[in-house]
Amino acid sequence: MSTDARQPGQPAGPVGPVDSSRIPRYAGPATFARLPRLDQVGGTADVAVVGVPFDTGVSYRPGARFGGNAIREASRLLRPYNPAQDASPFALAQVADAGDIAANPFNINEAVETIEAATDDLLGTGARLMTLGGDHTIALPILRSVARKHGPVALLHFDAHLDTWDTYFGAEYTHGTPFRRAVEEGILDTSALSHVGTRGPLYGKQDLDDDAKMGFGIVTSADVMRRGVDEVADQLRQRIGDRPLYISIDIDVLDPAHAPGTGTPEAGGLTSRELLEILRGLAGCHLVSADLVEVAPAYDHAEMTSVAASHTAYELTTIMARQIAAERAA
Ligand SMILES: N=C(N)NCCCC(=O)O
Ligand SMILES: [Zn+2]
Ligand SMILES: [Zn+2]
Repeated sequence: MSTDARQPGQPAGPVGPVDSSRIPRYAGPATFARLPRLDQVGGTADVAVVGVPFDTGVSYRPGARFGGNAIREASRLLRPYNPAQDASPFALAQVADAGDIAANPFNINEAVETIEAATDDLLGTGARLMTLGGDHTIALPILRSVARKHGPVALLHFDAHLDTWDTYFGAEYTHGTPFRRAVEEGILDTSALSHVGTRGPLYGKQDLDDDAKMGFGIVTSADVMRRGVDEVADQLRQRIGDRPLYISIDIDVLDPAHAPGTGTPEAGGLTSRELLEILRGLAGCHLVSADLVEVAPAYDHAEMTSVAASHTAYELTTIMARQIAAERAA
């Protein structure tokens, strides 16, 4: 039996979310934004939302393996029209939930290979990826795969942390090291690398020197407060230009008051309003894929972290869907 969600006679075009005026939004199994599963739209989509339940790379509190599903649950309340970007993303492009990439929790090297191979498969279908959950380790295999397709990409990294450290306990693949590995591997365009929301204590001043040598610019959390979201977004847009762009968002970029459900919280972070506004200011950039990591629901309260994460992923999918529609029209 076909599992295609399109009814016979239904016009071609994207299959959207379940209609919440007919089926209450709290009914049924959760997919991101109540979108169809990938297998319900014939196995290909313009944007594939995919969970990566892996948190073996963490240096402090575990639990980000549950982030993807928590975000899916919190995303039931998203609605189809995004007024901030004046767009109905799920009508402009086929967005579908591709389920989870299952990776070995007992072997980080094998997990990194598995994530890379699964990302290759999904990107090979022509989809852009919006990955949910997991710890920040997962950005490395995803970036490898993205760079195989697009060449070295510009990176916007929203995070309290630099994540350009070298090793932890001798391990190269951890959630504090993905971007140093990526620079070493030549998969990032080092003329367009920025951290946003950086703050908190470091191991030493050398951390900043090393990071700058790799090519990163830093917009600290305090810079966002002082300069404001529009100026920051303008500056980032100029730095990125029309390069293929990857956005990696660690939810701990938000203040713990906005996102307590995370593994390595740091005081003095962005508000969810600031994060969403900066992202909206990046519309028009050539966003090829994105991740949203480090949501650890066990430390969350009232779903505040996963609600913030679901809205963040919604803005990112809206940027991608608008661009896909514009490319199609061109
Ligand atoms: N990527 C995240 N969330 N954290 C990295 C923190 C690394 C450390 O424990 O120093
Ligand atoms: Zn972080
Ligand atoms: Zn991080």
